[in-house]
Amino acid sequence: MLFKGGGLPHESLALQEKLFGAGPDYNFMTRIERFKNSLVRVQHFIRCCARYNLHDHADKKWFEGVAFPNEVSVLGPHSGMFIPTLKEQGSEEQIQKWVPQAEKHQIMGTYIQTELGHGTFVRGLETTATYDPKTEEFILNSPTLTSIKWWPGGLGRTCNFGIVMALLYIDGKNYGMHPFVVQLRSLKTHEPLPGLTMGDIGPKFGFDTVDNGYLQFNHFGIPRENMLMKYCQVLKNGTYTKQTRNPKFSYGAMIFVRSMVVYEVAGQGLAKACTIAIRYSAIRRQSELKKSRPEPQILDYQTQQYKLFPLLALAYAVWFTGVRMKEIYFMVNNEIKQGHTERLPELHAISSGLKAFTTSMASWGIERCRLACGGHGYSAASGLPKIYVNATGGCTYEGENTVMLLQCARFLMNIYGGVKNGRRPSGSVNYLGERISSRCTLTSEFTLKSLADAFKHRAARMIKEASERLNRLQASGNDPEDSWNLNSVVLTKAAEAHCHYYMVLVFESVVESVEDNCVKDILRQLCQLLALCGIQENSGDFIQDGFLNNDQLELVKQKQLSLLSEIRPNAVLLVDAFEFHDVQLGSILGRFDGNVYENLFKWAKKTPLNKPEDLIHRLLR
Ligand SMILES: CCCCC/C=C\C/C=C\C/C=C\C/C=C\C/C=C\C=C\C(=O)SCCNC(=O)CCNC(=O)[C@H](O)C(C)(C)COP(=O)(O)OP(=O)(O)OC[C@H]1O[C@@H](n2cnc3c(N)ncnc32)[C@H](O)[C@@H]1OP(=O)(O)O
Ligand SMILES: Cc1cc2nc3c(=O)[nH]c(=O)nc-3n(C[C@H](O)[C@H](O)[C@H](O)COP(=O)(O)OP(=O)(O)OC[C@H]3O[C@@H](n4cnc5c(N)ncnc54)[C@H](O)[C@@H]3O)c2cc1C
Repeated sequence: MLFKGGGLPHESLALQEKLFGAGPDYNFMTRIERFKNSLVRVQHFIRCCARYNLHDHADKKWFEGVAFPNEVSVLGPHSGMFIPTLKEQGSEEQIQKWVPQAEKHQIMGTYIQTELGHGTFVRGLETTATYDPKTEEFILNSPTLTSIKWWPGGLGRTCNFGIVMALLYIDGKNYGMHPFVVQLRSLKTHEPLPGLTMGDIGPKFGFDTVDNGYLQFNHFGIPRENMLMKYCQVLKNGTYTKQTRNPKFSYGAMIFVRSMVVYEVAGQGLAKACTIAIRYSAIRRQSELKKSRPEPQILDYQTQQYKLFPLLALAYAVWFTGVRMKEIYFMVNNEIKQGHTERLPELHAISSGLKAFTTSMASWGIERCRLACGGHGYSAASGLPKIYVNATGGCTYEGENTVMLLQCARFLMNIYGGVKNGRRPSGSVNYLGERISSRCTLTSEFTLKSLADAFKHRAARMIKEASERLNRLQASGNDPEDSWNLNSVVLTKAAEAHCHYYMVLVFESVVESVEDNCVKDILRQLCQLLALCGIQENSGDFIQDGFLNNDQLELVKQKQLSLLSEIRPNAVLLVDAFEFHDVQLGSILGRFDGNVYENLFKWAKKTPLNKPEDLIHRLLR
């Protein structure tokens, strides 16, 4: 209940739906079968939404977790990007026109931004939307090969609508990137409309259940009313008007998804991988600890604990951070709606930074969980490959992670520069205005406050150093852009240190808020382990300026090892507390009942390669 709160009833409803839990095994299907099977579940999900009156986003998410375990469906871009962009950037009339149809799934949309030649550099996108006052239409065009839209989820075969990001031209003048609602396919025949060349981009690392697509516009006209006009308008005669607004508002959909990815992708993915690896490590017995004694559970080996418990602590930390990130998003977004945009830069920075930091950590952590499961971890039956390919996509989509860290660093440099000029920072960066102790106060008690303070010191120092290095590069004759590039490795590390501190701080605050003393003690151990492993793995950052001394580092190592034994008795309970149903895990190794071997054998017997097949038989005969 620590995690799921009110979500359980909806999950139970979804689990009653036979179509979700049963059916062919994902691992035995071809890509086309996976895609078709997902579409069947999408349709059933839509029927369930109507039947159970599921309107609330959170309720649907619980349901989706069962309907589409460890995969993204075409509903992801529809409900995660198409609808939110309509709501956030459309005028009242536009919202009335499209949102109800989209929510009832009468139209299915996606978010069409990336092109063959550019994804990161949004200002470099080439698709044009040229206004023609005679026909009162925007003419969408792909002027080059590199301008072909590439990647949008659901574009290949499924969606009949999309929000297209294109450069607005009026009377030869470029007004920059704007969002346009575009009907892509006939609502009767589902064929692409004339003037559009579209299809699927082909097999990928993962995401088999999504038809990521391409789209080329050949002077394709759409009505004037289809530019999303909450913040900017093009009048019939071609006059361009805009409310006083931050031009980055049109990037709002990206901020939204980045904010959600921390919990939905990184937090969930790593928690599932830990559940599988820790449960399996309690079932698996191997080798001898003591002669002539039964083989121990592999979870009793200290090295196994050292692999898995820090990841367990990380899973809790990312989960809590993801929940906090969502809260911050909705809070700041409400402020923005009321005209208070002051916190937009901070929201952009923290969502970019945390999206990058947590998806990278989770991706690395899921792979470590797989390795910790030995040979069976390499089998698709472990469920880990599917979890990995889904989660690691999060390192790229919605902003490539290095680029996102640099966005976060840019904000940190701005804030630090401001502090130097006497401005007081607030929110997630308020510590940059504090006087920070130059000596570490860590003692063998390892209070959460002293651990968080160590991360605070590291982040503040690395931000200061990145800023000073930037200034030195400029002072020695480099222009600002070259200085930035020559400093960019240092900048990404400063951004990571900031996000790391933020995550430790969130975890600490959760522990402090828990009332049950027993739960609090266990969570405190996990939080300590998270922080101590962070110090150990980045020890150079903590000792570089003499903040942490060798004796303290030794204490850190000792405490880390003693925590492994302290956590061991609760390890399985701690993953059970995530309350993932077997259907959601999709793993034989991570089954709740622990009946691993019998089910691995049953599963192998079902693999299609064991079925009679003429060609294979002839080749082998
Ligand atoms: C309510 C119902 C909801 C239901 C669904 C809910 C949830 C969904 C949940 C989870 C999602 C789960 C899974 C997702 C599934 C699948 C993935 C599906 C879709 C994937 C989609 C995509 O990938 S869409 C394409 C995404 N593309 C990118 O992210 C591109 C990355 N590039 C950029 O964002 C920018 O180009 C840039 C930031 C790198 C650079 O921009 P640029 O204009 O060049 O800016 P500058 O660097 O020059 O900076 C100028 C100043 O602007 C600031 N800034 C930049 N971006 C923003 C922003 N977004 N907001 C605010 N401010 C911004 C920047 O900091 C600079 O500021 P200063 O001048 O003050 O320093
Ligand atoms: C699974 C998946 C789903 C997607 N879904 C959608 C979708 O629905 N809609 C959509 O529009 N797009 C979608 N995308 C596209 C995605 O948003 C882009 O791929 C992503 O933003 C990265 O851009 P890129 O491919 O241009 O990478 P690139 O920018 O080409 O990155 C390549 C390398 O260059 C580096 N690099 C680039 N710029 C800089 C810089 N300024 N400083 C330092 N290093 C830099 C990066 O760090 C990286 O190492 C999806 C992608 C994936 C993988």
